[in-house]
Order: sequence, then C-alpha cells, then structure tokens
Amino acid sequence: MSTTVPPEIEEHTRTLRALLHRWGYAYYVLDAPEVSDAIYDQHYRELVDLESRYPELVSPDSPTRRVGERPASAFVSVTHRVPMFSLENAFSQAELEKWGERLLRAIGPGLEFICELKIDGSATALSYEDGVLVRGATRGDGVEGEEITQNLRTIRAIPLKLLGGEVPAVLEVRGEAFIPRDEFERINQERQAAGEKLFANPRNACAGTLRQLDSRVVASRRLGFFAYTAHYGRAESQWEALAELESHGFRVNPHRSLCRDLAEVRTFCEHWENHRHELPYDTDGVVVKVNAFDHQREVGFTSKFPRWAIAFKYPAEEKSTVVEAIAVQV
Ligand SMILES: CC(C)(C)c1nc(N2CCN(c3ncccn3)CC2)c2cc(C(N)=O)c(N)nc2n1
Repeated sequence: MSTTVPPEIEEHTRTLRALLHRWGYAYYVLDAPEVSDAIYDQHYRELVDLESRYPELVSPDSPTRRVGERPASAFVSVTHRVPMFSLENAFSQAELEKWGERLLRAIGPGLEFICELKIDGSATALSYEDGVLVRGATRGDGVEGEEITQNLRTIRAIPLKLLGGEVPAVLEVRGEAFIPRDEFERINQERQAAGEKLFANPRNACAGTLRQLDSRVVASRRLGFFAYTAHYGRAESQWEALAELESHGFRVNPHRSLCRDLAEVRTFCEHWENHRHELPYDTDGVVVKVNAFDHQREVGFTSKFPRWAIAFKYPAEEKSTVVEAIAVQV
C-alpha cells in the first residue's frame, strides 16, 4: 500500500488499468472492440495523468508502459532458455507424404497431426515470469537472439501480463510477429515520401522494424503477432497448447486444423494454397506438426530440426516483372 496516494485514487487507477487491459485485449487480440476509440483514449489519458501525478502507482504491466521512453543504443545478445529450432521443408505433397509415412511407421495408428498456417514474418521469443512479460528477443541463430523487449511491448497483441486464473511461474512463448499487407503498403508510401529505401516485402519490413532502436518507430506501425508455442505450460498436445495460449490472452491463428491422417493434411494445404491471398497477411506455407507431445518426444530431433514438424512451402509465385510487361507490349 503506498503512503501518499489516497486509497480512492489507488482503487480508481486499478480499475482504469483493468478496463484498458480488457478493452485492449478485445480490440487487438479478439478483433472485437468493446468500446469506441474515443472512450478508450479518454480512459487512457486519465490513467497517464494519474500515473504522472502519482509515479509510485506505475507498474511495468500498465497499458501506458508499451512505448519505451528513450531509444536503445544497441541491442544486447541473449541466450534463449529453450533453443528455437529450425524447420525441415517439404516443397511438394510427395515430400510431405514421405515425411508423414515415416512418422506413421514410427508412431503407429494413434498418430494425429496439427496444421498451422506458416505466417511469413519474424520468429520471436517472449519470456514471462509470474505472468509478467520480462523479456522479448529475436530468433537470431536459434540459440542466441537480440533482446528487443521494448519493441515487442509496443505490439498490442502481445500481452504485458498473462490473462487467466493460474499462470505458471515461467512461460516461454514463441510466435511470429508480422506486418499486415495494407500496413506494409502504408509504411512503404511513408518511406517513398521521405525518400527512403522501400521494404521489399512485409517480412523484411517486420524484421527491419523490430531492429529499430527507437521503440516509438515500432509503436507507430501496426505489427501483429500470432503465438504458436508454449513451453512449461500444462498442455499435453499442440492443439491444447494453442488453446492454453489463447486462454492466457495471446492471439493464435484461427486457421488451424487437427488432422487424423495425411489425406486431411493434404486437403488443408491445398485449401490454403488457393485461398491464402484472401488473408490480410502473408503466409508462405503450412507447418504440419505431430500433435501429441509424448509422440513428439518419441521421435525427437535430428542435429538440426525436430522430426515431428515440417514446413510445407507453397511453390514460389511468378512475380509479374516489368521485363515481362515490356515483352508483352512488344
Ligand atoms: C516449434 C517449431 C520448431 C515446430 C516451429 N518453428 C517455426 N519456425 C522455426 C523456423 N523458423 C526460422 N525462422 C528464421 C530462420 C530459420 N528458421 C521460423 C519459425 C514455426 C513457425 C510458424 C509460423 N511461421 O507460423 C509456426 N506456426 N510454427 C512453427 N513451429
């Protein structure tokens, strides 16, 4: 209990923070706003005002603490608590089937797969202690990454504090930060107007943004985040782990499917290869994983990647280039 803050002010600040957390979660994670932007902003400004009048009220998980005050000078290298593995690639259904058949021989009839869209952004690692975000890092080489906590805190879809009653003491979350296509276009128009070099694609724009030393630049851009891994959670399968991540307030990509056999995996891959352009963000394939964690442990890892996961990559698209256009004119 702080001494100088009147109890009704302390109570009101707590209420404001809880409201802004819930409204932010509804807007950025559920895509289902509960109040108008004006109402949200009015309450946000009131909290900023209270926290400036009573600095002892500020806590690191306050919604007002998303944007860092001063630019970092350089990034610090950090070692991931759990290494971030690479993924084997399959460039055809035949290669995917070969991978699946091998697993079927190893595990047997109880084998289940889960298919997730492969978001084309930047893999990132988030560390939570007692439910509070304490560190965020780039994937780096999988063992070491760059500490970019300040930048990741500005992504509204990343909870500063885990929701849900019982939170584990330590939760390591992995996910893909990304920039939606329309936001990518807007950023490039901004750069064009400023005479700066354009980003080639949303993935490069995302990686370049997360490497910004000034988190206010990151906060000025609409980055998204989809969580896909939880270490030290209670789940017994990837399907459950994704539900657990949602229960803690993370945004998890909704286009996922539990597949009983390779025919269902193939259907999912073919569907999204044809419909992926209807999504507002880039995907470059489907990540197929063995669902049950005890089956994953049974097959383990090669020296480079898990045997229990593979990235089915969509065939590269022929980008219509200017040369082709000129050829057509001729
Ligand atoms: C946990 C495992 C290793 C199975 C895993 N690894 C992933 N990736 C590893 C390789 N990565 C990588 N990135 C850069 C350089 C080398 N590898 C990029 C992330 C996943 C990426 C996505 C996604 N993009 O949507 C996803 N839904 N699930 C993933 N699951």
